[in-house]
Amino acid sequence: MRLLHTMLRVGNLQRSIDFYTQVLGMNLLRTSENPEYKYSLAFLGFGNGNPEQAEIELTYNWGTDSYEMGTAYGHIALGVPDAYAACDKIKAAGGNVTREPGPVKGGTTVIAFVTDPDGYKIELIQRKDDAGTGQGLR
Ligand SMILES: C[C@@H](O)C(=O)SC[C@H](NC(=O)CC[C@H](N)C(=O)O)C(=O)NCC(=O)O
Ligand code: NI
Repeated sequence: MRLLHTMLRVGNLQRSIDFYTQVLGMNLLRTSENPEYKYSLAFLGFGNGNPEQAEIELTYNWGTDSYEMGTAYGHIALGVPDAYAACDKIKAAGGNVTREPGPVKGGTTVIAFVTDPDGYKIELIQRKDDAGTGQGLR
């Protein structure tokens, strides 16, 4: 079995595509439209669509521009070589850093949180082995 993607319902597909590509450095892998059921999809990730790299699936239901976020959703985590530099780049690109980079409570791992245009939380986890991946935030 393989983790393929995580689906998020978004209120404006292009706004979200712009965030995940221009702010987080993901690649837009493919899009599709379903006129019968009135929705559009966009798949993004740091790979080039090869199945080894998990993807994010953005779903836009035509005419629905927002959702009740509720209290159950937590976050999607991204590995970055330098969380401090990543947050500086995200801020420079107009992104919203909601938790500044620093050691996790009671631990040493450096984390940060940003929110996407719909308010979904994205965790940045500083990991040496994500250096030099050549993909996304350096
Ligand atoms: C392409 C594949 O990865 C899918 O996830 S298609 C699943 C399908 N999605 C939709 O119908 C999108 C529109 C729908 N109104 C919605 O918001 O989900 C589906 O079965 N969705 C139901 C679900 O609970 O995900
Ligand atoms: Ni799906």
